[in-house]
Amino acid sequence: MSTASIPVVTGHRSRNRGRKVAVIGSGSWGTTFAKVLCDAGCEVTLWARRPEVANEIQVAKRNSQYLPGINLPKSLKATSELAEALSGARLVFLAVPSQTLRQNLLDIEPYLDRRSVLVSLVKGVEKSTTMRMSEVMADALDLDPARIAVVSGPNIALEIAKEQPTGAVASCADLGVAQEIAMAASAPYFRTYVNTDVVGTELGGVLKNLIALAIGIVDGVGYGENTKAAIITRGLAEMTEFSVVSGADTATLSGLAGLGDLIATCQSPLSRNNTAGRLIGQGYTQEETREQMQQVAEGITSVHPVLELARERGIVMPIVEQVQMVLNGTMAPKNLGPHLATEDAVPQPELSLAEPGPGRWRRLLDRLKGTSA
Ligand SMILES: NC(=O)c1ccc[n+]([C@@H]2O[C@H](COP(=O)([O-])OP(=O)(O)OC[C@H]3O[C@@H](n4cnc5c(N)ncnc54)[C@H](O)[C@@H]3O)[C@@H](O)[C@H]2O)c1
Ligand SMILES: O=P(O)(O)OC[C@H](O)CO
Repeated sequence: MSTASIPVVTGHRSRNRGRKVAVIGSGSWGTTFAKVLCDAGCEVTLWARRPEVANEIQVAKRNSQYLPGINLPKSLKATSELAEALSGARLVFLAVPSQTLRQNLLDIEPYLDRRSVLVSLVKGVEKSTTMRMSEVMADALDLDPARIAVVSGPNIALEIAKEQPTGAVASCADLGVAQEIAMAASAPYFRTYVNTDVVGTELGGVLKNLIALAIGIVDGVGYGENTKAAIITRGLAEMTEFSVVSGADTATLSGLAGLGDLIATCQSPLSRNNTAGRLIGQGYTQEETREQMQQVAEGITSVHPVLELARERGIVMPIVEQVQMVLNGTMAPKNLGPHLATEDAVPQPELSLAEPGPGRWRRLLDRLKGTSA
């Protein structure tokens, strides 16, 4: 096949010329996302908590702890001073662990421009409050919804740092703001779409981590592709039900931020959630697994708050419940899946995503609102 017909996407750099952005957090995703923004033509300053990390990025254009072997763009600036990172930045991307976000927000508040937009790249929920990151942002800084956004998708950092092509979704209640973010975050190897479904985009990223833990666990046990396919498929149904009852659009969960991210995270040995699950499936305890992991595996922290919300909202999540039992040590990893939790007195319909809309979701929403007969 001739390659002559493949369109080459150009123009990213010129349309972002002079656009100042900040990235807060210089772990694997913050550093990779800063590279995407640089390659899109933005003027990027990356904030690192540790001065030695900021110094290595600024001087050597490397982040050897989180992205070994990756050369970062010459144009990327790095600092450990928040004031310097945030100066003149209209878009502020947040790539810190979910459990530290609230404190990080309070730390950056004095340096934020009144018109700046905060964009969460974080895929977890706050354990103490069960809030999503956009809710934490609104709660901590009392921001207008048009200043709160999310970017999420099948985004394994190391692959993107190697410029392997993928996509993501920028989501904000204000479509114009989502478009501004998507323009800033579109490089030749990274396409960013837009939507206004912040809840769905955010929950896709949170919930796929829980299903990836389940996949890791059964992988560690030694189960094969049938088991994993059943967990991924039923996992997507659990993700969709939870999200829609929480206010998301069904379609978002079938998109890059839902199914797309679920596939990437469940398939990739580079996924930290998948890896953490595999260690647990191999017999390591939760504590031992935490010790072995050098990086954030958000799913482990999200299991409990997500199940708390599910119970409040009347949603049954058999796979996520099994993950919690395995993490707690009350279920053997080999019993995760067999097969998919409940033995019904009467066999149940699969209730796949092919049954959307008024029927199933309407009933769930009515139940949530207490209006069902
Ligand atoms: N790595 C990926 O492929 C990827 C992709 C998409 C989204 N995410 C999400 O991005 C978020 C960050 O993940 P990551 O992969 O960069 O994690 P990481 O483990 O690679 O890095 C975590 C970073 O947070 C910093 N940190 C730790 N405590 C902090 C604190 N109190 N204040 C500020 N910074 C602190 C660490 O120094 C480090 O720079 C997570 O929610 C993750 O789910 C990650
Ligand atoms: O490494 P994980 O499991 O945190 O997943 C990384 C990204 O969220 C994949 O999109």
